[in-house]
Amino acid sequence: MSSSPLLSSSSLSSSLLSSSSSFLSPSTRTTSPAHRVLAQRGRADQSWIRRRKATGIVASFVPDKEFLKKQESAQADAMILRDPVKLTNTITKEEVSIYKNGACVTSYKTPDYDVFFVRPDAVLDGSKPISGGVPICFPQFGPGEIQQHGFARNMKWVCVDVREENAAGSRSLSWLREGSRAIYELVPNNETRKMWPNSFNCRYQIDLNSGNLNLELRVQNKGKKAFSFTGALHTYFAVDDIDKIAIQGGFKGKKYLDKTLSPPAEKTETEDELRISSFTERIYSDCTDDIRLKDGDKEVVIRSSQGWKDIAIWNPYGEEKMGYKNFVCIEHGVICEPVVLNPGDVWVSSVDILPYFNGLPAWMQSMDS
Ligand SMILES: O=P(O)(O)OC[C@H]1O[C@H](O)[C@H](O)[C@@H](O)[C@@H]1O
Repeated sequence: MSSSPLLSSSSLSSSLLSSSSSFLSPSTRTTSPAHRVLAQRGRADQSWIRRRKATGIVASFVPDKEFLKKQESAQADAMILRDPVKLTNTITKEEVSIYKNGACVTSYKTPDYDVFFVRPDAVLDGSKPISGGVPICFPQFGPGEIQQHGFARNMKWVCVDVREENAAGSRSLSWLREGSRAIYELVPNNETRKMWPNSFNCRYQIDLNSGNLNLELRVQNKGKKAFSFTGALHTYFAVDDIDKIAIQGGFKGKKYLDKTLSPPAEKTETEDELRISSFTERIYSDCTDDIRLKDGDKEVVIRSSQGWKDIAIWNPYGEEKMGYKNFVCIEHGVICEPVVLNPGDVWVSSVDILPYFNGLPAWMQSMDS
């Protein structure tokens, strides 16, 4: 993948083709239209899931009995997707949950604790964006011409591929690279066109590897005219006590917009380590260093490798109904300068989330128990 976050459409198509053929056995590929239709329905079949677990393959697919009965070719593994899709790593016991509403990753269990937080006032029934986990802000960050934070977090994305993790068993070093992957897509529909008349394709790839959750968001301009957008991964990190955390990450000397002031005012950060003791809403521009969220024995390293340029820090300090004491939003975004995409071009962003406990990958903590 080129270092620049913008890929030309030709190199994109080859990388898409190569990557999409590299996982999923044919029976569980959901690229065919029939499977895409199936992907909208979900029905857990416990016996099938038990059987699959017995083989060490823990999938996010369950068979659709009606579909199987109607099928001419008895595709034994005609699959449908649960919602939320769950990715698991049978070695590290980590688990990720992803809702098709907003392609929102609501949970990353390490497994002893959840790295992400879902607000107590969040709604998970699809009637509004999920206020927790990793809401995707696109094509607009914050308030503006269209709804707050754009429509992406408020749309039903389609899960177009899920790679089951490899069978458990191999204890060779290769299992450190074992993982699971889900890919969601969002394309224009009548609602998006009313708000934002551009032709686009959003592809969101969630990779759970050992001790590392990678979130890659690609935006391609599928139209005939250039368009610009802002956006972010509005990530809610769980903390034991907001008063006791520290956020490190090359902030000293960086300009930031303090949105708690009216009107918002630009300031220069004097500290390298941020602490939260009041309502906080800041947007740091040109902030691409690793971020370390330190919370007692726990630490999360958030590493942005391409695409994202700015960092938003938000905590509604004092808002009990939002559960302010137990989360901080550290949001990787393109906020201060919109991204301009010419026809066919692709913008790629990638962030790694690595949880640690007492200096070791957090999943190792549960190996003692
Ligand atoms: O998920 P919501 O209910 O939109 O809440 C999240 C939003 O709350 C307020 O509007 C803050 O100003 C935003 O910075 C924050 O992103």
